[in-house]
Amino acid sequence: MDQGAMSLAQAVSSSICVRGLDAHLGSTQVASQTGLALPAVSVAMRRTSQCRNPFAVRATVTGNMPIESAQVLTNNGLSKTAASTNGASPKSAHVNSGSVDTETTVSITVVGASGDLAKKKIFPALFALYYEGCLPKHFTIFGFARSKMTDESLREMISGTLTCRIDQSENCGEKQEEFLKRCFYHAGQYSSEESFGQLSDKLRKQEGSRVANRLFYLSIPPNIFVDVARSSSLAASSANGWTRVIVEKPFGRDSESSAELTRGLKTYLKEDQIYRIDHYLGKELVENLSVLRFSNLVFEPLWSRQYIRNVQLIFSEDFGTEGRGGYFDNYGIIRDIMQNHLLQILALFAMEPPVSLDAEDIRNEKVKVLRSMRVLDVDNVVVGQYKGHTRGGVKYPAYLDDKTVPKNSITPTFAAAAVFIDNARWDGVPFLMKAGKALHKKRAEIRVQFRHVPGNLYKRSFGTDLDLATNELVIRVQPDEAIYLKINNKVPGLGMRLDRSNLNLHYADRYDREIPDAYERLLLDAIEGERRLFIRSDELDAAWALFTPLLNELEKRKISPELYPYGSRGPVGAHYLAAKYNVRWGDNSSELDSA
Ligand SMILES: NC(=O)C1=CN([C@@H]2O[C@H](COP(=O)(O)OP(=O)(O)OC[C@H]3O[C@@H](n4cnc5c(N)ncnc54)[C@H](OP(=O)(O)O)[C@@H]3O)[C@@H](O)[C@H]2O)C=CC1
Ligand SMILES: O=C1O[C@H](COP(=O)(O)O)[C@@H](O)[C@H](O)[C@H]1O
Repeated sequence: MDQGAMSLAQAVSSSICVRGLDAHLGSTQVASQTGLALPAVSVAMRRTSQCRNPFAVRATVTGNMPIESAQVLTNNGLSKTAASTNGASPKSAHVNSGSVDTETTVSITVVGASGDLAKKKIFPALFALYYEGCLPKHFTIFGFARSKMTDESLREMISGTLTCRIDQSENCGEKQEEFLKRCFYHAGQYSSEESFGQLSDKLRKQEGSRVANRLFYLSIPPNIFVDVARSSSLAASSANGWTRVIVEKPFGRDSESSAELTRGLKTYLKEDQIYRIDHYLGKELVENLSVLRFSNLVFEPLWSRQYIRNVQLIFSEDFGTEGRGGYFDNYGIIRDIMQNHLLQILALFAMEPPVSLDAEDIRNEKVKVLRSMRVLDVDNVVVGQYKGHTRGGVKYPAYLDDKTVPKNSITPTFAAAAVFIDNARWDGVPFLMKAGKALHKKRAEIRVQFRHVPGNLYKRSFGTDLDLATNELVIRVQPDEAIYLKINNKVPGLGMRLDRSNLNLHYADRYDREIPDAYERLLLDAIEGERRLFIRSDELDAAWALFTPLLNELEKRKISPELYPYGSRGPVGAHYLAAKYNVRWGDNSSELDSA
């Protein structure tokens, strides 16, 4: 791929924060990481977006300052000192001159722009970033797909999907108009270099003489990922800036197909150009997991087998595969949710403290967790499939009623698994995962059940069920984000009665800002070259190595899923599985969880 050299200025083509100041770095003289000079930040600052730092101040560059005195921070305080050409490993950059504001541009091409994900998530997220002032000053958005559309019809399609945050709807219509003017469309074939060459010409027209950074978002079915990587890299790579490619899941169906996909992508792209997205990593409360652990004294000392009895990772949706049965049947819930979203959360939850918040340090720790895990065993897994159900006169369909699903499909729409991390911190602690569609509630949460208090003086007040008195930390990822800790408390009064209460950080009460969608965070990260929340290829290999034997076994033995009614709590087998490890699923319990 034709990649031009990258300057620090280009790397920070979108704003990055310099010690809490959101700086537009311009011309200059940064030469290496040590002893290098960063451009000085002038006092001519203006208030800027709240995309990374609510108190950020945008600065103009006017001179030099030593790097030590200009620690560069990106989102959430990650230190970032420089960036490289393509994937922008922040450690290996050199610096050019020129003002970022005026001389660089970012072109974002949504490949598969006519599709569901593009409409539902990607364009709305790009608009939200634009609205918040998080996109660079010069940017262009292109839709690319086979469908015949004009710029106008793309704009019309997108306009129906754009919304403003409830708390920030000022000038919304105006902003939408401005945004739409910067959206264009090119119809072409995914495997055609000619089509991408034509796209490149159109991009160049928008980019002008600026340093042109290009981001391609592959929002297309996986069977054409490599075709698009090939044609876009050969015919539409940036000549003088970075080129990055966001790849949507699924990253294969098993170890072998995943390795093949990786090989295919790496024929045309370097690893640091590939951004494998797992949108759960972009969710606010998943992002907060590390903050909770590593910036509070009270949790980390308890974060081990010594105090934690079990950990539960729960995903449920209150709707079926509606509309996506064709895709889903080829994958099933284990590949759709467990092998990626839940496993990624588990890795973040269980990792050792990383050396720093640098992407590679964090991903090194995550991969260690994955490699310390025991390969999943079919005896520790329960699979289910939803069946039709009538409630209150309403008929809910079975999975097999979906016209895109083969009539005799045994694809699981529900799975529960007990997994183990065989390392010093987690030896013997069951991590229970549960994921299902068409269940009674939509939710995603992490539950940490602590051990019973030894020699508890108040034991008698709890009756025989000690589980009820066990502390539980719940991180509710969605909906209605919250972190709460169940504690035992004395009921006020002269007697000595205990009950359970929640210490509750309920986001809607605590913060008056709408929580950004995961895709906003991830798109911004990809633009900024921040790779922390994207999956590295060794992580992916380790994840598939854990699940592939199980998936093969389920298929080989044609294990029939246990049927559960649409809208129920899922198969009873999940309870037996938990009971085998002396665990009760926390999401079936008390009124405290409806908080
Ligand atoms: N939708 C969702 O909620 C989620 C989707 N994903 C992943 O994101 C990617 C995109 O998803 P989604 O938008 O739902 O996908 P779509 O099925 O809607 O496909 C996107 C576009 O790709 C083109 N396309 C579809 N099928 C083919 C085909 N067989 N050959 C060539 N082109 C085809 C179509 O555009 P045209 O015909 O105009 O070329 C279509 O509009 C997929 O990898 C999916 O797994 C991940 C998480 C959630
Ligand atoms: O990746 C996927 O995620 C969605 C659920 O995402 P959420 O952000 O709405 O919780 C799921 O419906 C889909 O099957 C899966 O492919």
